[in-house]
Amino acid sequence: MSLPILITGGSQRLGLAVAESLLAQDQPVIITYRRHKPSVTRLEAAGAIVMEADFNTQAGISRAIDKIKQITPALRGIIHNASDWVPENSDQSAGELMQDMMMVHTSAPYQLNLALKDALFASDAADIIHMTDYVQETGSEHHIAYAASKAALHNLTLSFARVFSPHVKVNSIAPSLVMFNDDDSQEYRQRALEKNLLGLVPGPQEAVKAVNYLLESEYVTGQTLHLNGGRNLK
Ligand SMILES: NC(=O)C1=CN([C@@H]2O[C@H](COP(=O)(O)OP(=O)(O)OC[C@H]3O[C@@H](n4cnc5c(N)ncnc54)[C@H](OP(=O)(O)O)[C@@H]3O)[C@@H](O)[C@H]2O)C=CC1
Ligand SMILES: Nc1nc2c(c(=O)[nH]1)N=C([C@H](O)[C@@H](O)CO)CN2
Repeated sequence: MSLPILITGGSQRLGLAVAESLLAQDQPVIITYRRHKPSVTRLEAAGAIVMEADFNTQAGISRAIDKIKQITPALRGIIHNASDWVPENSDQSAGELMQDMMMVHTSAPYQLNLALKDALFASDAADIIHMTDYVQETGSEHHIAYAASKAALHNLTLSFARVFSPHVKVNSIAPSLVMFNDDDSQEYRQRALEKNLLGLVPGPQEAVKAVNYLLESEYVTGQTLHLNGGRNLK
């Protein structure tokens, strides 16, 4: 029996697609969710281990670590996917927004990687994948705190690739508009399609293919897989 892969924020969209893909390959998964949904029930019925986790607070992060250690002593990998995409015009103060973004996108991955080091090292091959964002290198005009936290998450890739080598490969996947949100307007969608060279928004399977490539690789670590349709050249 293979060791499980932990996917944070696995109850919808890219995380859900990755979880479903791994289960279809008979790869055991543990997924965290913040709000229970029918997809969580479906994943559990398909054999996933599901656990509630909110990474916005230190208590929530500590509880999640304790729960994961109770579930398994060894891990094939961790995919840090949980994320909130919150703009500056939200109803939070600057301090609250930066705190929230850094907790879920940086502090939680940092603490889980350190706390689960032994579990990863117990596996013959192990991967950490940080789901970052195209804006890790460009910044963002309307999601400043979010972009900064994703840049910090990418920096964790560079540090942990060094510290956990050669036992664990550590990489970033940096999407840019891989999947629309249901409430995205037609105008937003049209404008977004014009932002990349290929003029498309591929959907969650693009992330699934990137994750599977990294898991199968023997020689890629400390890198970023950019999923952006050539947006950087537009
Ligand atoms: N979709 C895209 O085109 C892009 C995605 N990305 C990145 O790829 C990853 C997947 O994107 P996508 O599928 O759209 O992500 P979502 O916006 O759908 O969020 C994924 C999950 O994160 C969970 N989550 C949010 N905040 C917290 C928290 N504080 N604690 C625990 N869980 C939390 C949510 O749980 P719940 O629903 O239960 O609240 C949600 O199910 C993300 O890291 C994202 O930043 C980057 C660029 C583009
Ligand atoms: N947690 C999330 N992060 C991001 C999302 C999302 O839906 N959830 N979406 C984007 C946008 O698609 C952006 O890439 C468009 O330029 C960014 N991050």
